[in-house]
Amino acid sequence: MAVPPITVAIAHHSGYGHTARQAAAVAEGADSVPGVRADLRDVSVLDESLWTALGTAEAIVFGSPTYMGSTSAVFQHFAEASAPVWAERGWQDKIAAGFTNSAGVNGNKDNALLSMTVFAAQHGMTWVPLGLTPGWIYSSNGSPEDLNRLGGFVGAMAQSPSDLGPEQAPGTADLRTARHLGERVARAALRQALGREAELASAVTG
Ligand SMILES: Cc1cc2nc3c(=O)[nH]c(=O)nc-3n(C[C@H](O)[C@H](O)[C@H](O)COP(=O)(O)O)c2cc1C
Repeated sequence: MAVPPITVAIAHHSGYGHTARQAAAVAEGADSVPGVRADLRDVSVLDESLWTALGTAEAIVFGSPTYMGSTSAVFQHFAEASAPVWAERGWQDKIAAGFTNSAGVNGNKDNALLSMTVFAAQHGMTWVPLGLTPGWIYSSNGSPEDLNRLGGFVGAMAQSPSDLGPEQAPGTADLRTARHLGERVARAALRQALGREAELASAVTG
């Protein structure tokens, strides 16, 4: 069964470019799945083109730096600006996922990801978690190059030491983890689109 190419939108904010690198890795992962196109969107620009892109996407991956233990004010401004979409149930049943980057190894990244899950749930979206077991430190033979080295479950985590610019951080393990999330979301989005086609076809024939 064929479906038209579907889109995974990556709706993100990045103050200084580190989270933007993570977003690009998510996009690369989504683009690697045949039949799926990634659409990188900066949520600091709240224009018609953004809302149209998010409205037509099969999946939206939310991304924000962790600032003061939660999503950035710019991301939260975007979340609040989505209220008209919320009222129309415009994102109902879309696939959702999330990623965050911060300077601390912990830095309260989990809280930023959890606030994204609540945001997605408010919109009636279906959350796709990272789907990886924890890397590094979790076992005595772990390596900092392990996929999911920061051990997130809810979404993809990355760490950018505060003295490194975005050309140097986040590091390769965190970017590969972000890429994994993009690919996983793209596959889930494809399955959802195919399932909907099958459901429609069985309603017509049945
Ligand atoms: C206002 C502000 C608040 C921050 N709060 C946190 C925090 O709570 N936890 C943390 O680990 N890092 C924190 N940081 C560091 C950023 O998360 C880190 O520099 C990150 O790489 C920035 O990503 P960006 O370049 O995409 O903006 C904060 C930075 C700023 C500017």
